[in-house]
Amino acid sequence: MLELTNPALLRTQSYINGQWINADSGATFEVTDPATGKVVAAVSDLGADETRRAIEAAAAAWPAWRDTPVKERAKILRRWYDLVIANTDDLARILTAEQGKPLSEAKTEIVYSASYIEWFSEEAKRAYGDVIAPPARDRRIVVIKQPVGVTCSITPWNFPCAMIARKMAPALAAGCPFIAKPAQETPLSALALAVLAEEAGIPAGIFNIVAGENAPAIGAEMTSNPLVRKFTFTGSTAVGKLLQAQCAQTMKKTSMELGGNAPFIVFDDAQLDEAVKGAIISKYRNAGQTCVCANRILVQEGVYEAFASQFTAAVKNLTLGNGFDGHTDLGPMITAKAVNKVESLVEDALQKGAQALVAGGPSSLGDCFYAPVVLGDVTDQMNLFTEEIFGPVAPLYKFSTEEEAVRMANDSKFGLASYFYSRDIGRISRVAEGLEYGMVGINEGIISNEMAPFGGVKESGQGREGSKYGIGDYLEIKYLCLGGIDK
Ligand SMILES: NC(=O)c1ccc[n+]([C@@H]2O[C@H](COP(=O)([O-])OP(=O)(O)OC[C@H]3O[C@@H](n4cnc5c(N)ncnc54)[C@H](O)[C@@H]3O)[C@@H](O)[C@H]2O)c1
Ligand SMILES: O=C[C@H](O)CS(=O)(=O)O
Repeated sequence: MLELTNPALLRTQSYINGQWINADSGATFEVTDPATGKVVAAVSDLGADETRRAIEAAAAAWPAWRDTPVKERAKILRRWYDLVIANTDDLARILTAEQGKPLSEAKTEIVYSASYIEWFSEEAKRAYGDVIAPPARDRRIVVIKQPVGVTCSITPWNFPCAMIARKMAPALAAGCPFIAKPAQETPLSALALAVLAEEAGIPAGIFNIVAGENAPAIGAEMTSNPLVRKFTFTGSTAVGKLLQAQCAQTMKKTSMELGGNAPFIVFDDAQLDEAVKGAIISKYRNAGQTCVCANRILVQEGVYEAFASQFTAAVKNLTLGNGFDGHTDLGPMITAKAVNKVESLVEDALQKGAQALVAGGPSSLGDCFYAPVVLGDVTDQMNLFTEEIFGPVAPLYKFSTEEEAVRMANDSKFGLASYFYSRDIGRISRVAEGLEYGMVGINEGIISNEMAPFGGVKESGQGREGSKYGIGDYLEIKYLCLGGIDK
């Protein structure tokens, strides 16, 4: 049994309309610890009917929340932030138990999640409108912003707390009721957030969690129900496209945070030790299971050998293990299926001529463990050049010129995060402007924070989360034309 200071945080029922409920069918599904394969909890397995009731409850609760003064909404969100921070250790333990990441990374995720609640508790008061210069003597133009309405979200397992927080915080701040379906692999973190939402005083029906294994059935209800005005998704590009199409039937407002294929470019004028540090953290955070991980490490030929030597030495020092073990740098991957997918990409690269600089691979620690791999002499003919690896595998590519690096970096259908290391101001300006990505880390390998606009271009999605831009996805712009002013 998971040891918690506040055991009330570990919930197995879903939270709808201020009530903790079982599935209509009484069915449950198991949440397992990827490090040990042991069952952490048996969670109520809700479906489309319960989802519809959650949407109806949210719609009924919406007017009161919409009409709640923004300062009151802000205070409630701030209380929620304080409660999340106060329960960081327990929330991190729940997260590591269901997702596997090292406890230190889980604590960082909890604080990162809370930062979005804090940020949007403040942004709630800044949904400004406009007064526009009159086009004629007899009229005035006013623009106001209003909450878009009932919002549904579906999120992935790799950041089970942060991906929901990045959506529900702006939604509630804007005055929208929110229904979330967490990933079936990691529902416990979302349910724990609901415990604290209830304690913070978020009204019944305004924040709802629907946990269930039948994602397509829950998603079909969310994307088709006409009461839902906004749908926000974080996950793979393939599923994002499917859900976006489903939303089109009722013209829902959508936000899509999808897959990535981040280039990490090291120019010959880079500070090499800084570039190595940045590449390690960008590549191996969450065992390489983040949408912004370095997916292709492009190194200019003049520093390739030096970088490869320092980078592989650092990788060999990484410790693979159970996330609860304080010495662990890399926890398990989420499933054995994920391990097999990564292994197939490595095998393809080796068959096509890549060299294993750090062998790594499947580990005797367990079915979900994969020791870090570094591949040299990788080319764009190998599958891992175009596919999102989503695992602890670092492919090194050699390039000659700045133009070649930018061309290689942009040769992808994705456009989420990108990184490069250079100390030359002219190069920094040219490359930053030339990269076709929503986010560019310059001499930095970790760039996500609540104050910056997170999001991508091309098939990495639409919309931005966090920053002063984030609340806009949950607001509608209304134009008021005041006539008869001259009478
Ligand atoms: N851009 C971002 O901010 C971001 C953040 C995290 C993860 N991701 C991406 O997510 C992917 C990894 O996460 P994943 O494997 O959980 O992705 P996934 O798309 O398989 O699943 C994401 C969510 O969608 C649900 N889902 C799956 N099929 C569905 C369907 N037919 N109808 C409704 N819901 C469905 C899942 O249950 C889960 O909750 C990677 O591609 C990663 O890049 C992107
Ligand atoms: O995996 C996707 C997350 O958005 C990564 S981050 O924690 O926001 O950088």
